[in-house]
Amino acid sequence: MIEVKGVNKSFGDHHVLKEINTVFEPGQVNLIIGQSGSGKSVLAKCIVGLHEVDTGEILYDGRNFTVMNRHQRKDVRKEIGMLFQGSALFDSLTVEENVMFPLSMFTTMSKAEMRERANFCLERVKLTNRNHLLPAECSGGMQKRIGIARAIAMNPKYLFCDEPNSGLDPKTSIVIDNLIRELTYEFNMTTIVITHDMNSVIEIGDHIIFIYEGNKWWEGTKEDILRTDNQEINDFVYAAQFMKQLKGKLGSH
Ligand SMILES: Nc1ncnc2c1ncn2[C@@H]1O[C@H](COP(=O)(O)OP(=O)(O)OP(=O)(O)O)[C@@H](O)[C@H]1O
Repeated sequence: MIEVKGVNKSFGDHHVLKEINTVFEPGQVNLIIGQSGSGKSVLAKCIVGLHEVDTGEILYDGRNFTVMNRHQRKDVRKEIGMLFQGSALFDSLTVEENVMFPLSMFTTMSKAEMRERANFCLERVKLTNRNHLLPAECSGGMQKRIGIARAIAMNPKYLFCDEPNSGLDPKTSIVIDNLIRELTYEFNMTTIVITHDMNSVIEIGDHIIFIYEGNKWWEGTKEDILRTDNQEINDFVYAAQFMKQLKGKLGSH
């Protein structure tokens, strides 16, 4: 569980995050949504400690991350898997070496143990017999799956995904969304996904927070979001034409 308590963050006189409070539960896919520039990335960076909060607290299963020293934070970071936008794989390392990378950095595993764990993770994301390819030889969807395999290599308690569907076609996006959801449930991870993808919102959003001008404007489930009459969230959600049609269908039942 990750608790965000009264978080404020400014850059100069620009007050970007305004008193954000929320709880991200384990075994749930938690989505952070909102317009461009609303503060989603700044919030995610505050949660993982890439930005310091001005006021407020971030708690990882009751551990107050905000007051930890570098050493203590490093221990928490080992429990966090990250899937970056664009996958951020190392071009010169093979698929297998990319997945082994965090293990070589943060564990004392032997090479054979690392290889075994990497293969487990690659199988789990349904990527077999691709170990010796370079990222450039893999499709965008495959690269995301490698990124996910690398993110779960350390058996994380917390998983952060930044725009996991960026650059993917709708069908591949669904595959990646389903994978994130399956892994979240299987390993009981606290998963946080930043997304603009409305299909993800209605498919995998167990818990959604909508950030509007730095405020947590709305919070609910994928079912709630189709029924809310909050104006700002409707303007955001129904900018996607297919969502309007979906709401129309719900309304006619
Ligand atoms: N390091 C920084 N220094 C100063 N201002 C920043 C910094 N990082 C973000 N901001 C500002 O904070 C605001 C929120 O930015 P943020 O990146 O969180 O938006 P976002 O909701 O993630 O947008 P997008 O969907 O486009 O990625 C923006 O006005 C941005 O210019």
